[in-house]
Amino acid sequence: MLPIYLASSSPRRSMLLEQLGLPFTVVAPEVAEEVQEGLPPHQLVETLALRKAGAVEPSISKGLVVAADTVVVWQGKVLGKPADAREAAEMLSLLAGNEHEVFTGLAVMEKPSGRRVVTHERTRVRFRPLTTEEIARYVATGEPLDKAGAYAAQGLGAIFIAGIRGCYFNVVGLPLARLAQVLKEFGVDPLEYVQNN
Ligand SMILES: Cc1cn([C@H]2C[C@H](O)[C@@H](COP(=O)(O)OP(=O)(O)OP(=O)(O)O)O2)c(=O)[nH]c1=O
Repeated sequence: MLPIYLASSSPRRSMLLEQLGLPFTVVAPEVAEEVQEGLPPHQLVETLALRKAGAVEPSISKGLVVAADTVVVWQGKVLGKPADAREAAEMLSLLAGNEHEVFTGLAVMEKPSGRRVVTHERTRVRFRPLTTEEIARYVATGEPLDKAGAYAAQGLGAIFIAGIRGCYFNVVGLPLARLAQVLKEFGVDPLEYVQNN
């Protein structure tokens, strides 16, 4: 099987990829996350996922590079990671009592063939109404600060979620079913690997 490289410094993405049971190596991508203004969310996350994969690809000689990028979208407005506690509270007050979308872009690059697949997954998440006090107390935990949209579905942020439509793993940062489909296009099948190893 081709060696797999996860181009990500996110411990969450590593944990998610571990669920597929495949061996992989983590390589942190060095990229600027600035993109052209006004890109639709799916293009934004695909562009950034591709950029992360592209940053790691030159450092390997053979294998598959996997990268992802996640944003939260509320009424067309892209919410990335909050800059500080105040911005985190602002984002959460937008999400409270409403449904939003989470987009994750996924890029897989093969070396040395140069073949690449770029795609994205969208999940809808509905928050229950939140009080100002709940928001302030959640922000004070520090959990929202490095998360797109200022919450972690896999953490304490779970207590705000009234419902999810679509892939849960996509919300946490790596759409596992979609990734497994893409890996199969490159001849890597998690079910087959786990059976034979
Ligand atoms: C909505 C949501 C986001 N997030 C996280 C996933 C991503 O790590 C982060 C969005 O930032 P990203 O820029 O997608 O990723 P990252 O900078 O953490 O890691 P890397 O670029 O090295 O791969 O938000 C959660 O952990 N839980 C959630 O519920």
